[in-house]
Amino acid sequence: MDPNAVENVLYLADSYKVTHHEQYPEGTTHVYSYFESRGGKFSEVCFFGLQYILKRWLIGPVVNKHMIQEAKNFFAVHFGGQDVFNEKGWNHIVEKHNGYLPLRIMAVPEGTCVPVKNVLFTVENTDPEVPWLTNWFETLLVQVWYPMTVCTSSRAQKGVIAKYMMETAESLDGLPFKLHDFGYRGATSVESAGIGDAAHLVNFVGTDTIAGLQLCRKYYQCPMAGFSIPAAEHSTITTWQKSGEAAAFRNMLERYPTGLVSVVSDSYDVHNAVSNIWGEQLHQLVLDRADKGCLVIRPDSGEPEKIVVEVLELLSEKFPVTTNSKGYRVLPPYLRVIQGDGISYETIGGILEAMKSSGWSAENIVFGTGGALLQKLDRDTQQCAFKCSYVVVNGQPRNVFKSPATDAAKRSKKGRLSLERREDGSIVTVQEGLGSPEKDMLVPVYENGRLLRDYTLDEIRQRAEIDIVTSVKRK
Ligand SMILES: O=C1OCCC/C1=C\Nc1ccccc1
Repeated sequence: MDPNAVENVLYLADSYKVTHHEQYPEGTTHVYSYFESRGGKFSEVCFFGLQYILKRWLIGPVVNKHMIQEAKNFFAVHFGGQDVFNEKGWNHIVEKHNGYLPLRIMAVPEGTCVPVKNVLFTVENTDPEVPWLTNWFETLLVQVWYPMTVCTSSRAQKGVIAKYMMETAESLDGLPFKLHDFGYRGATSVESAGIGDAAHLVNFVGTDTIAGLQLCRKYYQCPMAGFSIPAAEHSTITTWQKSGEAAAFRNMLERYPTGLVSVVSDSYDVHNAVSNIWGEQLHQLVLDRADKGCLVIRPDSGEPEKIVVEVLELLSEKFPVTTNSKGYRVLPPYLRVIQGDGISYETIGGILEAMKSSGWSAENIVFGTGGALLQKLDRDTQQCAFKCSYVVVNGQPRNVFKSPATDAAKRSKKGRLSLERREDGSIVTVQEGLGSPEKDMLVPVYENGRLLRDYTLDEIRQRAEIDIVTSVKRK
């Protein structure tokens, strides 16, 4: 392991944590902390992404003497010449544990949906010599806020789409493809795009964010977690010039004679493109693909609620629309619309409602979402926090907590925690070690450098499935 690499766990903590080993009470041997969402935008969270963090950073011998020496010199400079670095403590981990971290992590299985204000995972040191180790890893482990929040938001959008499909579509069949990740470019890095997309792929199978596919393959045993189709972008239309827009569209149909193909159609005038190019000039070409493909028209501007209905209405003037068993209008199977502009949890319902009130089924549309899915969120969206709730000092256990006079919402839980499902199915956190281990939903996922559970994306998808789908499937 390259001692200078950022892979060095000694560089994965906030600087102040380098000094914390000197700040616990004398005689402290055991620090036990937990992670929760205290609340926020969604009232329940879909837990996902801890396994990636564990496998990426914490499995096996993650620290050695070289790294310690390198870090010692680094921190001496970083702290202005003061010697605050815990060389002895880290050497102990190398000497006694061969660089395997003496920690235990108990977590709710990935994909489980838990109401906020509940413990989601706990961390504790397994070697009394290194109690400071528990909270060293707060920094890294709390980054689970991101995949968890993306997964939660994506799942909430699945619930909205499913609701409208139940009301206006023949079935829920196309649901897994209804929200497509367009967010790669709007993410802060290739790594974060991959993490966020993986979180989205817990709920859907449509994505253009290739980094997420690689992450799912490497960390969640899923060889191909998502799918896409041939699609135009503005450059592959505008390079034909305005006079050549029809030729550009024709090229798309000829290059991809079968299967789904998406063509962005708002380069100049989407109303003209739909009525005069797709509806007239290329009308026969569109029909010729009827039994072997589907043209997906992509508007990419205008008010989403309005433009979607306008495009559908214009198409109904040129192509045969039917009415499904729910009484809603459906384009012929070789025509669909994809709306990838302005899509978020806040807007998707309004678009589907506008379609419904104009008599259009949700079957007609697929959504693309980018920045809103992968980027328009932060650790506060679900108020994610990591707090110590239990400690042992000179052999005496202590339940600890914070209860700020200036913010009751930041009060933390006390003692050892367990997550229990009551008879009525509700989930609660039992505090102060009063829970019963056999009922605890938290399971050991990591101990002393070894991963104890290796969840596959498939099982996580099943665990995260929304109720509407499971109830329909059960019938
Ligand atoms: O139109 C489409 O149909 C479905 C396949 C993807 C697709 C567009 N992708 C995309 C990616 C990143 C930014 C914008 C669009």
